[in-house]
Amino acid sequence: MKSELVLPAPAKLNLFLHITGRRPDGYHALQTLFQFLDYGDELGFSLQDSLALECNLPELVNDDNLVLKAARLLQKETGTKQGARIRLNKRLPMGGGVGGGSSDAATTLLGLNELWNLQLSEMQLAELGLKLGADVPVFVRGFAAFAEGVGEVLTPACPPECWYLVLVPDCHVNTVKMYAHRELTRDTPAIKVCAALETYEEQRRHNLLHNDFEPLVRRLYPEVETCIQLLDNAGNSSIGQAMMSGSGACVFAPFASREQAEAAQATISSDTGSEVVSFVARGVNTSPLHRTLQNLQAVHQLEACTT
Ligand SMILES: C[C@](O)(CO)[C@H](O)COP(=O)(O)OP(=O)(O)OC[C@H]1O[C@@H](n2ccc(N)nc2=O)[C@H](O)[C@@H]1O
Ligand SMILES: Nc1ncnc2c1ncn2[C@@H]1O[C@H](COP(=O)(O)OP(=O)(O)OP(=O)(O)O)[C@@H](O)[C@H]1O
Repeated sequence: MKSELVLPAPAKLNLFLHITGRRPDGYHALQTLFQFLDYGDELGFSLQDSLALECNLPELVNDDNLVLKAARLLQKETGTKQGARIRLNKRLPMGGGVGGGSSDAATTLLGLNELWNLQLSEMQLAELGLKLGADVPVFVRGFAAFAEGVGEVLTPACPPECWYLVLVPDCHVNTVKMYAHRELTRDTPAIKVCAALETYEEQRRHNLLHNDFEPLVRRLYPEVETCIQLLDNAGNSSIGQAMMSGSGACVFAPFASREQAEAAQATISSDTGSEVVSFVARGVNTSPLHRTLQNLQAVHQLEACTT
């Protein structure tokens, strides 16, 4: 049995998201704060001659899957003839605003870089990642960050690593459609990075953070509006406002402890007859992907020393 490299593909939250303009190429200029969650998909990589994807959701096995796109891009850029069997265990909601597809792509870039011994740097992989999607670079770099540009200009950040209750509204929000929507706010004034990071906690305490997609998505998708209200009503121990992540649909509220987040989750479950899908996860400033890769490297070094 060939050995498999098993790696996490964590979710992200946008702790705030400002759209500050529209570029000539149609993409939008953003200012956003990314933090990872210790919850996400899982991928397994093993060597074989050709490239093949397996997934617990068979409908995701197609040429548009970002995992296959990332693997092909890496083959093309490096000229490697190696293949891989890639196993994707999908747990993150799709069209959820928590970056599932982008995270899968980043984990594929880093995983195959290891498996195929390509020795590309993280910067090179982040540049490749940007060709796959604006959210991919932050997952490749693996540190919580204030992001500008289209989301790829990253300044490391350390927002508090609190616990989040994330609700998954029963709807898919299409990112492309939301960016193209006539009524989207695109003129939020740009802020200075240091000011944004220094005032983040205070702004959160005073419910001053915002996501420019949120008013539009709440209006268009009643499921999202309902979930925000559920969080607002159940989250009196929350340490900040209920907000939406990315272009939706997921909404979240921060808590000081896992117990408090789980208590709010239980209240919502009993109020709604367990109809609303949700999960509790910790916000982390180093990606679980990078922690796993560092641990693997430490094990390899130890093995090299003892043989
Ligand atoms: C909403 C966020 O998740 C916030 O982090 C991201 O901005 C979306 O990132 P993503 O899903 O990786 O987006 P991509 O796959 O690169 O782009 C999908 C489409 O969204 C629009 N798009 C995306 C990012 C951006 N800064 N401006 C845009 O206008 C473009 O129409 C693009 O064709
Ligand atoms: N590996 C993948 N996992 C999930 N979706 C994928 C994947 N590859 C391609 N897709 C396509 O991308 C679309 C958006 O998926 P994704 O889960 O990344 O959305 P999202 O969470 O809204 O992302 P973002 O926060 O970046 O907007 C899906 O509807 C699906 O068609």
